[in-house]
Amino acid sequence: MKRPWRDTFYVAVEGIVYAFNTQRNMKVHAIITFMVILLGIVARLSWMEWLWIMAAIAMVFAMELMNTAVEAVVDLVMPDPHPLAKIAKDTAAGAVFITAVFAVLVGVVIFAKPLFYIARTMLL
Ligand SMILES: Nc1ncnc2c1ncn2[C@@H]1O[C@H](COP(=O)(O)OP(=O)(O)OP(=O)(O)O)[C@@H](O)[C@H]1O
Repeated sequence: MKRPWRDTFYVAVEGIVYAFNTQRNMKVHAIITFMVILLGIVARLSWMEWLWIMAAIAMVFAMELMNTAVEAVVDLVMPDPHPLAKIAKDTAAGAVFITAVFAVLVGVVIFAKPLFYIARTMLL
């Protein structure tokens, strides 16, 4: 029997809440996201710039959730040290790292100019 759409939504939210409660990185991402949104409002970003920011934020959160899923599955099937368990966890962490670097690059490209103008206005 097909699960109601509402249940699919609830379990997805449950997964996100679990990751927030257990993964320190999720809290760090949330704080940075909040600051970036504030900065974006102050800097009056264009629609296109907001799209890049939202894409970067979504990628980081989605990949962190996938990393949490990989960790859970690995811990379930291989609680003891194993080289393949290490590879699975390390590569999943690498995927998160790549999205984080991408997000930082997007931030630098988009905010470099407005931050320069804001700093100049405050100093002059
Ligand atoms: N079963 C295992 N066998 C071999 N190495 C492991 C195993 N479990 C963890 N490791 C190693 O320890 C590292 C940290 O694993 P852990 O499960 O503690 O992730 P974590 O520190 O919770 O990650 P995160 O900070 O992203 O939540 C892994 O990247 C891996 O190198």
